[in-house]
Amino acid sequence: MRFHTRKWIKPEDLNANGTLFGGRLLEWIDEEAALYTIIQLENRKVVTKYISEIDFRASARQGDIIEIGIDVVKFGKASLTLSCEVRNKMTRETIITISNIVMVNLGEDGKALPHGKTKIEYVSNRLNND
Ligand SMILES: CCCCCCCCCCCCCCCC(=O)SCCNC(=O)CCNC(=O)[C@H](O)C(C)(C)COP(=O)(O)OP(=O)(O)OC[C@H]1O[C@@H](n2cnc3c(N)ncnc32)[C@H](O)[C@@H]1OP(=O)(O)O
Repeated sequence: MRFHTRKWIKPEDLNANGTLFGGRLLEWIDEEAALYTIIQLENRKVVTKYISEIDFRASARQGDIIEIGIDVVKFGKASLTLSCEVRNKMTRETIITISNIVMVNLGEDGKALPHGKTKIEYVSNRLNND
C-alpha cells in the first residue's frame, strides 16, 4: 500500500472528546479515493458508489500527523475497487481500515461507463509511453 497523503490534525478536526472527528477523516478518505481514481482512470467524472465496513481502530490527537494509504483491490468494467488504511505517522498505529471502496467511472451523461483500464499505471510508465 502506498501512503500518498499526510494530514496534520488541527483544532477544527477534533470532536467533543478532543480526538479526531470521524466524519472529517471519512471526508479526507473519500477525497483521496476520488483523486486516486481520477488519476488512474484519467477521467474527472468519477463517483463513490459503495464503502464497506469502516473499522475505527484507534484515534488521533491534535498535532498528530496521519497518513492515508490507498491500494487497488480490483479493476472492474466501470468500477475501481480500492482499499484504505490510515495510520499515525509517528506511532505507526493503524487508525482506520476500509476493505472496499467502489468508485465508478462516469460518462458525460452521468451513467456508468467502462474505463478500459486493467492495472495500476504510474506516471513514469505513462511518460515512457508518450
Ligand atoms: C488530475 C487531477 C484532477 C483534479 C480534478 C479535481 C476534481 C475533484 C472532484 C472530485 C469529486 C469526486 C467525487 C467525490 C466522491 C463523491 O462525493 S461522489 C458523490 C456520492 N456518490 C454518488 O452520488 C453516486 C450515486 N450513484 C450513481 O450515480 C449510480 O449508482 C452510478 C454510480 C452511476 C452507478 O449506476 P448503476 O446503475 O449502479 O451502474 P451499474 O452499471 O449497474 O454499475 C456500475 C459498477 O458499479 C458496481 N456496483 C453497483 N452497485 C454496487 C454496489 N452496491 N456495491 C459495489 N459495487 C456496485 C457494479 O458492479 C459495476 O461495476 P463494473 O462491473 O462495471 O466494474
